Amino acid sequence: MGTTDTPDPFAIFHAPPPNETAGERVAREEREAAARKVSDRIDEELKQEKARLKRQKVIRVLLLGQSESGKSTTLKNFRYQYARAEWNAERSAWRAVIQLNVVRSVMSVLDAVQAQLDGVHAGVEDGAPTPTVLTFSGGPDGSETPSSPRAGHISMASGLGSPTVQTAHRTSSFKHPLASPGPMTPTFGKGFTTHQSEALLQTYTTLHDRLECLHAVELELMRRLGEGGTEDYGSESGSLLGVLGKDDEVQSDAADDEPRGRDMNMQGRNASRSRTPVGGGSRVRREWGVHYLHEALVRSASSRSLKGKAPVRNGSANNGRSSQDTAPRASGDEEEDEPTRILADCREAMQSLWADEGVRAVLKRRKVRVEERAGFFLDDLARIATLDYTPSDADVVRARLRTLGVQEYKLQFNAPTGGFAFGGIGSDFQQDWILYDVGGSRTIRHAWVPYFDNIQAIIFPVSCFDERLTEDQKVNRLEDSFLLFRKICASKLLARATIILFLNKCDLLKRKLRAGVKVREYLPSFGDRKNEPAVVVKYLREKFREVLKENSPEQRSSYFYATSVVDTSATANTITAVKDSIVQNYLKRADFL
Ligand SMILES: Nc1nc2c(ncn2[C@@H]2O[C@H](COP(=O)(O)OP(=O)(O)OP(=O)(O)O)[C@@H](O)[C@H]2O)c(=O)[nH]1
Ligand SMILES: [Mg+2]
Repeated sequence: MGTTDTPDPFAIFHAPPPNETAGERVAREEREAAARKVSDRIDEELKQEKARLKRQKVIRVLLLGQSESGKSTTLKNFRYQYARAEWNAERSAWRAVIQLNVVRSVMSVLDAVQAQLDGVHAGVEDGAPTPTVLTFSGGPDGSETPSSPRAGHISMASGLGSPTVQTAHRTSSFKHPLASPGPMTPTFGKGFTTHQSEALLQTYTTLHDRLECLHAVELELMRRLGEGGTEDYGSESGSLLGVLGKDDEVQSDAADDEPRGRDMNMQGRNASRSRTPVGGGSRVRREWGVHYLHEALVRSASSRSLKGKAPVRNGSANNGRSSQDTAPRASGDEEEDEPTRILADCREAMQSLWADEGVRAVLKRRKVRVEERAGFFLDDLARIATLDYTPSDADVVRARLRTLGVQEYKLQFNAPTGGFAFGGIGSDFQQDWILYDVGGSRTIRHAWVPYFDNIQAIIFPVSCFDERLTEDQKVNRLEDSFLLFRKICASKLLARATIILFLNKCDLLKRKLRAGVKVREYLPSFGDRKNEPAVVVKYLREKFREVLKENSPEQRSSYFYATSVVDTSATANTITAVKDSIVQNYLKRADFL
């Protein structure tokens, strides 16, 4: 059936009146022309307004969560995908961070062996997984909410995690293996025969002497990287309290949303913004006493001689290095970059330590799982401990640099060249995003609140169920995350923000379950469910969903993803989906759709 024969049912409304005179026709056409003009003007105004909104409106996304949950790593995925030029420009500067990560891992191994030698019980060190049990108790409405069996450990009523006295994560001490007042005949204790103990002691003493110089490397790299290079969670100088002052400290309960707190902090925020305009790179607020990440990275690439600290074996500093290692670098900076040279020199010793069966037995015995800790690179020493090492993309993603304060990153999504086009928006679509990456340790959480205003979305990564907070070894990570998540959901300032939860570190979850770790030992309410990754993820998702539902002041969009954000290719689709849903919700709010 041809459609052209069908009369247009609306044509009658546009048809001139029957028996229209010539004068009436002129008048009608004038009226119609005027109406068309008005309509065109309104259309143009709307178009301009839309363009203005598109130009000026910025999507603000906040990455929140506890320390080491994966906020900065999630951000790296965004930058890797959408700011590749900047990513590449920063690449070499990450070398110092990775070197520091390597040194810290080596020291953890040495510390564990030393502790075993000293007869220190396993469990004193971090990483020893005495279960901290997370229980769910019935809420007033019968729902399960997390509660701590150790009342008082987490007092969310007093803040998003009020500053607490922390266990400082010290830099490793290097004492001689036999210097400690240990047993007369050194022994590695039960499970080690005398012969094994002697062999281990021999290895350890040799490697200890050989690797002692790493202490100087650690100090130098920390100096270059600034406060982010420390893992000292106890210092309030890094907690921003010194600048905001105790009186200004933002209370997070009902007071989270109090105008006083907000005004005070918005002043700080605007003041800082005027001095540190967003754009191009990473920014940290200077007035809070922390450095620009970018500056720290650049500084890390600068030189400082560690003369006299380099190990000399058999009378030659080059002994044991390949010709590739000893060849002068094109820039002539080999001499300048002492940490790199020393690490290259220590490569074999570090490899021997990590490969030693006795050392592995001690680590196993003490349940020190270095390979599950932040910034683990000991399997890559052959590649990393070299003079010409340049970090790969995967290295940069996995590098651990603690975030202090709040860092702002600007991303711009263009269509079509920027790789982003949102359905129906058109090819002129351009969107500025500011992502705020915050330090997640408890001492600095109060500094988040000024950023809660006008936030489009929150990405909240959650990490493992069986670990404890670095800054407070008594507190289970999952427990802390639940309480924090509840607090964030309940914040009135964040009531309209889209919540995106990443159940992160699924790779570690899988590895732990494969190794026989039982979820119910940490989470009794998990009960007799199958101890399998998919079941655990589903269970946790339900729990977080309940928290979100019960604590959201308004209905809002939420998304849950199981992630392993160290894997950029596996995370690429998630990042795209997250971005699209954030934009979609933004457009809905801005009435574009
Ligand atoms: N295996 C594994 N490691 C991860 C994953 N996500 C993050 N990590 C590692 O965990 C460590 C901590 O991650 P970050 O992104 O620095 O954590 P953060 O939340 O920014 O921590 P703060 O800056 O202290 O608040 C890093 O060494 C990451 O490489 C993951 O999905 N799997
Ligand atoms: Mg971080």
